[in-house]
Amino acid sequence: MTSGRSLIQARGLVKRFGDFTAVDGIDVEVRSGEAFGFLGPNGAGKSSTMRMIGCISPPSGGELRILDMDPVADGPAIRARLGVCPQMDNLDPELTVRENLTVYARYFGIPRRVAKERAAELLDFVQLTERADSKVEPLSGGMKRRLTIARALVNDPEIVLLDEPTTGLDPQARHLVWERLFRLKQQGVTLVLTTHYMDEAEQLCDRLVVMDGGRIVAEGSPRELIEQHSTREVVELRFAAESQEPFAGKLAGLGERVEVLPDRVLLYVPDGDAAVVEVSASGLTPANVLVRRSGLEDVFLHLTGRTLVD
Ligand SMILES: Nc1ncnc2c1ncn2[C@@H]1O[C@H](COP(=O)(O)OP(=O)(O)OP(=O)(O)O)[C@@H](O)[C@H]1O
Repeated sequence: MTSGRSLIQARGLVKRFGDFTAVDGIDVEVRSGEAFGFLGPNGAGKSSTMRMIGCISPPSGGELRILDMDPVADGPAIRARLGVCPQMDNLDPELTVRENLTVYARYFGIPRRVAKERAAELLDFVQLTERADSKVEPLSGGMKRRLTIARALVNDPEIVLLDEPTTGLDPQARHLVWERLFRLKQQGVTLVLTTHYMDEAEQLCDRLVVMDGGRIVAEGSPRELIEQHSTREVVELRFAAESQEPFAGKLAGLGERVEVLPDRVLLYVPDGDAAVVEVSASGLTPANVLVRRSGLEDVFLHLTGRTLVD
């Protein structure tokens, strides 16, 4: 859903740290009910942008409006309507799982009885009811992340900010987090997230911006980005040789584009199987061949010449 009212608007937004420009004049609009993503490698400026949206870091330049308010002048009023899930879990290890929610609720002035009910609902939502009276420390990484998400929901926020929600989690824990976030989206909560995982962006985001070096290099839905910046299919070819480079030249005429990675060559084509036949006919003998659909990783590689995760 992308037709909701505009909740966040950034125009020429800048964040500087001394002489260094971490966010270099970005334009972003997030609408009600959508899941909006910032996709980019480490250091792209995603967290710096999220911290400005979360009203904990003032912009160095440009305009930023959140829920029709100014993050510098109206920080507390905006924060009351946001949920924030930071990159590093900062749960209180002295408290139990349940207390991490009820104590946090008090910061928002939520009465004790209401906070208790809300904590019970949220623990159910993130499937931690059985661990309600446990301390935080023995929880797995995935459980801690789910508790942090529950804590971000304590004040029934209109927008939830998630900075790399599944970084460091194993595949099963990631899927559980994705599933809960998807459920939130279905409930109409607006999600704003950062990620350097293309599969996460593809799974969760209705719209996203691709960031690199503090700038936005592309914007759209995952499907639009792939259609605009890549071909339908990709043939991955591994050659048994010290360098893949010499093979790239020979493949160039067989596709729309060729990218060379240290261990393989990527051939961008509309039809992968047809391209594989042409590769064989040209006399090349790769040790390994894989045909797959294009993804956001290919978009990023095309736009920046680099892979997302080093
Ligand atoms: N407080 C700070 N002081 C100085 N430089 C900073 C500060 N915070 C971030 N930076 C720098 O700004 C750049 C962007 O960092 P940022 O954390 O926004 O990137 P990111 O895309 O979120 O990457 P990551 O995934 O590593 O968090 C990096 O080069 C970082 O070193």
